[in-house]
Amino acid sequence: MLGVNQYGKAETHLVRVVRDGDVHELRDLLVSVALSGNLDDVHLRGDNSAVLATDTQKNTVYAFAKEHGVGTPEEFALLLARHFLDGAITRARVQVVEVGWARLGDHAFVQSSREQRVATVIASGADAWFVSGVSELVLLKTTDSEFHGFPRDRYTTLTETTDRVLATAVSARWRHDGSASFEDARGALLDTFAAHHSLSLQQTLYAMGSALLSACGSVHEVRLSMPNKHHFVVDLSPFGLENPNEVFHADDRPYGLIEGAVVRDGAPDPGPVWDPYPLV
Ligand SMILES: O=c1[nH]c(=O)c2[nH]c(=O)[nH]c2[nH]1
Repeated sequence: MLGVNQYGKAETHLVRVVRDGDVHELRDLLVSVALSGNLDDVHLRGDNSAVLATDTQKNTVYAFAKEHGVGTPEEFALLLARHFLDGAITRARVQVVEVGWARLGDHAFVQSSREQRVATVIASGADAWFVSGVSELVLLKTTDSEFHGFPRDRYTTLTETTDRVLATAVSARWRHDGSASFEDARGALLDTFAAHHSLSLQQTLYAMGSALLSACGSVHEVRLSMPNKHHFVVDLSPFGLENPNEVFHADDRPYGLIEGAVVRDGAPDPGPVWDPYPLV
C-alpha cells in the first residue's frame, strides 16, 4: 500500500527587487513547497484531479512576491502555506532559505556571506508550526578555547591544548510559536560564541543553545549542528622558526561534527515539525 508521501516544487529561486526611485531593495530566496493530504488517487489511479501542478506552485511563489511582497521569511512561508491548504491538501510545508546581500550603492550589492536564513512553516487546518534558523553561519575565535582531559588509548595522537583556534559553521533550527525574533535568536548564538570560554565545542554548543532559549521565551527547542573546523599549528621548526599559535593549517576534512538539541523544560511535543527537521 501507499505510505507517506508529499510533493511540491523545490527551490524556486526568487529574486525580488523593490524600487524607491533609484534606491532599490533586494531579496534573494529559495522557496520549497511540500504538499500532502489525500493523494491516493494520483498515485494509485493516475487521477490528477487533486494535484495542484508544481508548475502552478512555482508561479504562485512569484505572483505572491509581486502581490504581497516578501516580508519576513516566516511571513512569506505562512502566506503561501495557508494558500496551498485546499481540497485534498491538508498539510502544506513551505521552506524559505534566504541569502543576504549587503549594499554597495543605491542599486548595487555584494553577497558578502554564505550565511543563510531558513524559515519552515507547516500549515494544517487553522494550525501552524514554525521552525526558524540559520545555516553556514561561520564563526571563529583565536583564543578562549581549550580541549584536554580526554581519554588516551594506543591510537591517540592529539595533544592536549589550553589555547587553540575554535572555528565552526553553525546550522541551527529553533521551533517556536511564530513570535520569536530572528535577530534576538541569532544574536544570542553569536554573543555566546564570542563570550564563552570553551572547554570543548560540545560545551559551547550547549551554552549557545541555552542562551537562545533564554533570549527567546517562545522557543521550545533549538537544534545545533556544528562542525569543528580544525586549525592545526604548523610545525615551522624545520625552518628554525617558532610558532606560538600564529600560523595554522586550516583543514577542510575530516572535521569533527558536534550536534545536539537544547530543550526547554516542559516543551510541547514537536508535532509535524519533526519530519522536515533534520539536525543538519
Ligand atoms: O571540542 C572538541 N570536541 C571533541 O569531541 C573533539 N575531538 C577532537 O579530536 N577535538 C575535539 N574538540
